[in-house]
Amino acid sequence: MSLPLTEEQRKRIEENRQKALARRAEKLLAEQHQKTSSGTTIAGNPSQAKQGPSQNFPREFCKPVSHGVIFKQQNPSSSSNYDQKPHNSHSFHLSIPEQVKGIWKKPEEMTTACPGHSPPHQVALTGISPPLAKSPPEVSKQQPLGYNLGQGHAQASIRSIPFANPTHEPLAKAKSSQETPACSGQPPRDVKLEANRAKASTSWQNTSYIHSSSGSVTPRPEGRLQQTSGSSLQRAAVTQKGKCVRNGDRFQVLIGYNAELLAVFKSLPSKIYVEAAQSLPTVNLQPLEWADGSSESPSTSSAGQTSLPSAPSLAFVKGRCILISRAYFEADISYSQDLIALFKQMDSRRYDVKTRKWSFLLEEHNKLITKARCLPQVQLDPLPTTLTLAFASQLKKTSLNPTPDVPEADLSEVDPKLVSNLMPFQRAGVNFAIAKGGRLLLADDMGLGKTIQAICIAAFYRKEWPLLVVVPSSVRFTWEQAFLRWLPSLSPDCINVVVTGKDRLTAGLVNIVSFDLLSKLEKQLKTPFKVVIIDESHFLKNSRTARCRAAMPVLKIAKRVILLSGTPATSRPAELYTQIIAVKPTFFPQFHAFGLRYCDAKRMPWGWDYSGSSNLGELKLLLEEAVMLRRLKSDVLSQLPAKQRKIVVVAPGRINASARAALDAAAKEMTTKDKTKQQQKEALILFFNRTAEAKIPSVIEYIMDLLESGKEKFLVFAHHKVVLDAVTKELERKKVPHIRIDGSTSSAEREDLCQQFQLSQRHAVAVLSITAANMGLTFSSADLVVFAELFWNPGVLIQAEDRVHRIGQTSSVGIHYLVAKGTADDYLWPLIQEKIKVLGEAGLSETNFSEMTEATDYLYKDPKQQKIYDLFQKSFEEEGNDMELLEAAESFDPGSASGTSGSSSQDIGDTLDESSLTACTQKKRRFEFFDNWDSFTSPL
Ligand SMILES: Nc1ncnc2c1ncn2[C@@H]1O[C@H](COP(=O)(O)OP(=O)(O)OP(=O)(O)O)[C@@H](O)[C@H]1O
Repeated sequence: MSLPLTEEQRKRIEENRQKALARRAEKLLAEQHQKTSSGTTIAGNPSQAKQGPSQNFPREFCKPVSHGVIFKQQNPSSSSNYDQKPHNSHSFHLSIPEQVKGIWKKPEEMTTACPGHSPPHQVALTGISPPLAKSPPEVSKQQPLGYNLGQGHAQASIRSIPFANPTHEPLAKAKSSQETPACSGQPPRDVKLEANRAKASTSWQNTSYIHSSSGSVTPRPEGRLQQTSGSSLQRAAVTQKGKCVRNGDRFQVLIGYNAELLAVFKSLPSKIYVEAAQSLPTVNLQPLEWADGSSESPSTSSAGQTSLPSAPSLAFVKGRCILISRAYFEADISYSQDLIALFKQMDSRRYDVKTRKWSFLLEEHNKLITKARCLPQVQLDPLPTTLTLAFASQLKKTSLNPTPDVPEADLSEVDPKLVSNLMPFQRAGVNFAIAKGGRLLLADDMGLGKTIQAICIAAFYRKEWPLLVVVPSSVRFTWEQAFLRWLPSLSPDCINVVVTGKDRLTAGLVNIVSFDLLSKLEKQLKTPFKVVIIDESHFLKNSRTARCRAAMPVLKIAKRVILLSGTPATSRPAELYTQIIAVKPTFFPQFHAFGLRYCDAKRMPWGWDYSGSSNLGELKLLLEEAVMLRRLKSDVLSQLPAKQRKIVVVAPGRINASARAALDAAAKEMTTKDKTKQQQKEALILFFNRTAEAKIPSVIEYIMDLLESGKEKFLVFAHHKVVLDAVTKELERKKVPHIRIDGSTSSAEREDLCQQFQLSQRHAVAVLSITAANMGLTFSSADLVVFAELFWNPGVLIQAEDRVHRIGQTSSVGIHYLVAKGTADDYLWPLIQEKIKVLGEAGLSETNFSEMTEATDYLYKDPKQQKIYDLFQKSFEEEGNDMELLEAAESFDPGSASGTSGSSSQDIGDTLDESSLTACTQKKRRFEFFDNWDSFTSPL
């Protein structure tokens, strides 16, 4: 057993070994030099490459291998790992700090090469660099030994893997790492030596891979890296050519094996090594080409940058572009030095000190993205395709206009009555729709006249009719009235209101159908409708509903799609998706993409959750640019009347057979000959009462539609107890917060309930008796009043309207009168109209009810109808009759045979005001008040 070597002995042996190596290398160099002088080029010659290396180099370096060798990636901060031996004895360990364009990658992001992945005849180098702050690249200050070392290759490919710098290297320190001798052209002279040093170092990277196969030797005539141009002749003879090519987020150096180059690689950050490599006389390395064809890195070419490499970026950065206005987009990405340098090349760059974000004009979007793709450590996602489609013109040449220019549409073919009545903002809406090819979501606030605009847009495309109008069933007849009102050129026969599942969907030029009936009748749709209006289009927000499933295919085929909704989404962006694709089927073909961007989509154990919201500013911009037009009341208040009245013709189909029979019987009574005046009056009261009963289902349907449409707070006025009860009961059933004030509500309670309603932040409905709550109360937190029933005295109606239209009201107020055909409303409405007209003429009312109903055919051709009207008129104008009628109506009991007894009658109680008058006196007083108003309405 031999004694272990002493330290001194070991040192000597090593020195001798080094000397022998040096001598051998010199010898080789001389031989090689001879060969090159005689005109032989070795580099890149595979046949020669096969011959050489194993004979010419020290064993540990030159053993040819035919497969790749992998060194496992190790923890950069662990020095102990550094000594880990290669898996393959034919390989050698290189320490190559890798810094790709100054950007460092996290260790966990690094890939581990596999033997099988390295193609033969290539060298794959991979390295990890620790934080620069701790370990500036070491570079030998020794002179090069003057020989090349390595196993020759026909071609070698060096693959660099980006590294992490988890400690976020400060700029100064990073720079110091660049101020090494290597930077100034002093690369290491001996690969082995360097490798040994690296081995001993604890501060350098710990992993590198090299794979070699058959080798060729590329000797160099002179060992100094600082070869000057004076040696160009020599250089031409022996220079190895190579180039840098991009490979994903790394770049490769394609070049024949060159030991000096390897030494450079292992000693320098990557960006520097390209420069240092170029200073090697034996190397001609083309730097990486950029997208614009330049070979200069964006990070160094920007103004004020020197050729020195920039400070390293700190990590792989990933981000995306987000639209922030019609003209600008923002780069939402973390810090990267190279990216900042790239940003600075953009002419339109803006930096927001508060948000620390860069933004650019849209016209520079494509340029920025193309260039950013060349930054290996950066992933900057472009704007989604949908946005680039929507803003295509802005991407070409950005206009700073906050809204798109909309040309004036030629409406000469549309009924002049309609066109001349359009308010300026409504005309702008029509222009917008036509500029969008008749496909839009008109999302104007409630009461801004979406109906008139939709009819005008549809009329512009009249040549493409038949027209389909899909609406909530409670407003089918209101739409019919609107068509008749605004398009006098349209014959009433051309309008087909689909009432039952047996009706034809295509019978008219204008076909009006409810959502629910559409889903039943869709099979009838042999020929597609080219023009479609969808009222309250948020009814389509859930793609799983039958309504949506029926409507979407119709909309997909239609050429013009006019969606109307004052509340397109009530709670989350996901609700907008179906409406967006109804207008623009090419936008976000997959909901998931929409969900990821705008619904803050999150993966949950049960699937994806799309109930959130994200990027709402961008979504708004997208909608406004390409899909939606929305004006709020406050935007156009100056163009609006203080009150917007609307007559809602409720569906006759909703009146059931028994209610219809009761109504008809009552009408018959009124017109039967030989009836006393009193009997006629009783018949009239019965008719009035039966009307209330018959309207209940329609009233409830309308209120529920309003709630579904997102109307938040409104008042419902009714007169009969049966109606008030039915509405309240339904609200309770649907758990809608509500208050009720009727004749039985005490004065104190009235105030409390009123306050409760005023302060409520949630949905709330105030169910109010026309006669008990028409004065002394303020409900200005609502801006919508629904009259479930008509009342013969317009003064009472106006008083009731003014519960919302009063001081404190900042908005234009919507008033909806629900009117049922074939009921007492047929007579009451003209009566009210007539009275109001007189009031207006006397300058006592700015109200113009007649405007709303001029399309309603109340010319009673039937003598019976005329008789009833006369009876109504007489009854309500005669002194004292009002009182009698009111009492009779209030005591209506639908259950009783006569309908006039009082079991379920409305209890008027002491609710009129604060006084403690008797019920009778109160009634009298109210009538006095009405009479005062009525005095103005009597014929002058
Ligand atoms: N230019 C106009 N001239 C006369 N009346 C108008 C005009 N624009 C709207 N109106 C009237 O204003 C009322 C409200 O209009 P419309 O019902 O179309 O509003 P909307 O936007 O559809 O409201 P909602 O969202 O509540 O349905 C209607 O009575 C309508 O006739």
